[in-house]
Amino acid sequence: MALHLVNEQAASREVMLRAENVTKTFVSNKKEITALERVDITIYQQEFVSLLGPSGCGKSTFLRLVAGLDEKTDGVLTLNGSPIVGSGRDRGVVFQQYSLLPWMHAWENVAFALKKSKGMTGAQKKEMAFHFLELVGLKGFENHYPAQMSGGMQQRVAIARALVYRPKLLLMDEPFGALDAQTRRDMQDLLMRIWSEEKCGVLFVTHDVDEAIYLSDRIYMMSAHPGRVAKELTIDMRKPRDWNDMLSDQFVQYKREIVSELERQKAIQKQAQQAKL
Ligand SMILES: Nc1ncnc2c1ncn2[C@@H]1O[C@H](COP(=O)(O)OP(=O)(O)OP(=O)(O)O)[C@@H](O)[C@H]1O
Repeated sequence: MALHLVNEQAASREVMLRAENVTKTFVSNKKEITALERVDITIYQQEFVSLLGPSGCGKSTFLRLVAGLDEKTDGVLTLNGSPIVGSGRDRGVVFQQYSLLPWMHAWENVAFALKKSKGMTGAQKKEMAFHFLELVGLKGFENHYPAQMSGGMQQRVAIARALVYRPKLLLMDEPFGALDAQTRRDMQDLLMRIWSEEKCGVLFVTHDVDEAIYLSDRIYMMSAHPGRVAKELTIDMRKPRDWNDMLSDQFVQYKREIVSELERQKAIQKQAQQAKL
């Protein structure tokens, strides 16, 4: 069984996202909180990378820096060689809360993301919205309002909205966290299919160990307070994967390795808390 700490396959590929020594400090009530400390993360072209770690380890903070919704305090953060400054159409973002506009039909919510596409006519935007709704399995629901759709369907609309301008990197912050177990599984398979068709990179934040192994090419495990990369793991299993793979010895071995790292971090955190008392 191969458990690699370095992704040999990826090492020969082109870098898409590079984070080097990235630090993020927030100031809250005159106190400094270091959410991320000297974080190094790389995503190669068309790679699916997950961030996994305990609550408060800075996963969302990192994703927001990459999305350009927040600014790093220190370090280097580049996308395809250019520094990340603000949000841009090379990145699509999906959060746990779908945040659709309730007064718009599904297709209008998707087409709304194209509002700044000056070269496109209204009819072309509508056509693109319909295309991406079909891609996420919502053909026939284009004229539904969000309130007429289930949580899973609304999240599909949010994914279509993030994809409609064909971003190179899809950023997903616990996108399936609010869904029931069966819908979550369906969405994971949908995401696998979309990822292989759209050929974009994905940065995926999750708490769920099985989800991270099932979907990822590589996983960065983070430790909390301050958030640092604790371990990097390559998931050396063929894709597309199916649910039988979760029962394989290889999958269970990855899970064992990740859970033992999480336990190790918990123990470190406990020790640090006791030392403060
Ligand atoms: N705007 C902010 N102001 C002050 N502190 C913040 C802010 N955003 C995040 N933090 C702090 O930074 C740390 C990392 O938060 P972050 O939300 O990135 O963690 P996370 O790993 O995504 O957590 P969770 O898994 O619970 O969503 C936490 O200590 C949090 O309180």
